[in-house]
Amino acid sequence: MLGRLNHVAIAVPDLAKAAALYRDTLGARVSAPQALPEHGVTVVFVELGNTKVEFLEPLGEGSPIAAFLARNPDGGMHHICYEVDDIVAARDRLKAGGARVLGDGEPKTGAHGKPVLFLHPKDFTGTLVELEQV
Ligand SMILES: CC[C@H](C(=O)O)C(=O)SCCNC(=O)CCNC(=O)[C@H](O)C(C)(C)COP(=O)(O)OP(=O)(O)OC[C@H]1O[C@@H](n2cnc3c(N)ncnc32)[C@H](O)[C@@H]1OP(=O)(O)O
Ligand SMILES: [Co+2]
Repeated sequence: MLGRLNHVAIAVPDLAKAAALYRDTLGARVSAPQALPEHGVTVVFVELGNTKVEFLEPLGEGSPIAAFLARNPDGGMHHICYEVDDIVAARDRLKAGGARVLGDGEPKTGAHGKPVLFLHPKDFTGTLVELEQV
């Protein structure tokens, strides 16, 4: 079911500071910030040769990363995103196996304009998993 590692996401309290750290200290290629109101976050991507790092900052009321940042005020690894060929088939197979798909269970459009879904961290060794159809 799983394809490539699309990105590892890090939630941060200050997106500009994180972007500057990776750009200026680590010499990485860093994208412009992208606001995603539907997801309650603003994101920046660090482009690596074989994958990406996604920095997340809360956007608006009720951001899904607000509680995580309250528990981890300096930031921390928030989720891991794997590519799948068919997200609805993957969802149905996972649900049939008892995994919890977050939200209403329907794919939403993610930062790359592709359908995404999230799986509960308690069902995946304590790690929030995002699936992205490529
Ligand atoms: C899609 C756009 C973009 C992209 O890549 O294209 C993004 O990635 S946007 C990313 C932000 N969106 C989401 O994260 C959506 C899915 N997330 C959620 O629905 C919530 O964040 C949820 C349900 C995972 C956690 O909600 P909350 O923080 O309110 O915590 P709970 O009290 O419900 O947590 C229960 C339990 O799980 C532990 N937990 C929570 N978050 C994480 C995490 N990121 N990694 C590992 N574990 C996590 C939390 O500590 C609680 O554990 P407990 O032992 O019960 O204390
Ligand atoms: Co993500």
